[in-house]
Amino acid sequence: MSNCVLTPALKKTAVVVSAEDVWKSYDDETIQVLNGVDFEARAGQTVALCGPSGCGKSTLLHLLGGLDHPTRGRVTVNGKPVGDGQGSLHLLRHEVGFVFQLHNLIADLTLEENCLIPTVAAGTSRSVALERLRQLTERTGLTHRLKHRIQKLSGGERQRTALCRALMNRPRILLADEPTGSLDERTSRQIFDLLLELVATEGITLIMATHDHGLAQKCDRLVEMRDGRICESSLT
Ligand SMILES: Nc1ncnc2c1ncn2[C@@H]1O[C@H](COP(=O)(O)OP(=O)(O)OP(=O)(O)O)[C@@H](O)[C@H]1O
Repeated sequence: MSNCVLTPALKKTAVVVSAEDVWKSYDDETIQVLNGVDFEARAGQTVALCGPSGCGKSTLLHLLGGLDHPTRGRVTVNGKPVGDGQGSLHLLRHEVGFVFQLHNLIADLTLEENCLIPTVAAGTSRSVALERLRQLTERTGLTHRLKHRIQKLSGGERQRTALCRALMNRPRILLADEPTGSLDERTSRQIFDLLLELVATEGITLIMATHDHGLAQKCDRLVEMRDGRICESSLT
């Protein structure tokens, strides 16, 4: 990685997620997407992944979160390799949260039901999960919407719901793929500021793909991708 200047404070903190010489292709290597990516993020850092459409940002996020596997190379979360096994699944359920551009919520279910889904998968008791949801909806201004179906919510409310859902299992890493990409500029800024506040309060590492350089500048680090490679990484 070029131009990556780490301050003493950042050097002290542990690497929580890394990709080592990661390659990814589809369709029997006819589509080559990632070409030897080396990347790491440290505890509590906020990292913006930028670069032109199709350069591989979402693909990299999916590999970091174990939603897909590299063709070659290694991804680790908290020093443990991300693979197919049960240990890996457990790690990802508890350590990683995702927020997607189009939120991926279930429209026919209520806000509460959507947010409880990951806690069921993680084996959290209902009372603990409901208390966590109460705290998160209070902080995101959604308390009055708990029993409402997603289809009744505005775009901004849906994105805030997606943020709550991603944080339900108290992940240490939050992967966000253009989390405010479908919103108007003002709502986008508001939700991004809320996201930054939540990750700072909980000491979460944020890795976010974005086309919005204004949002990227608010992160600790800006990583530029081009043609499936990282071409620059700098502190903002
Ligand atoms: N499952 C798949 N099968 C085949 N090709 C894929 C698959 N997933 C992604 N690609 C291709 O990989 C390339 C990189 O896609 P990716 O979504 O990672 O880019 P991106 O940088 O996130 O783009 P954008 O900014 O437009 O969201 C694209 O050419 C895309 O068509």
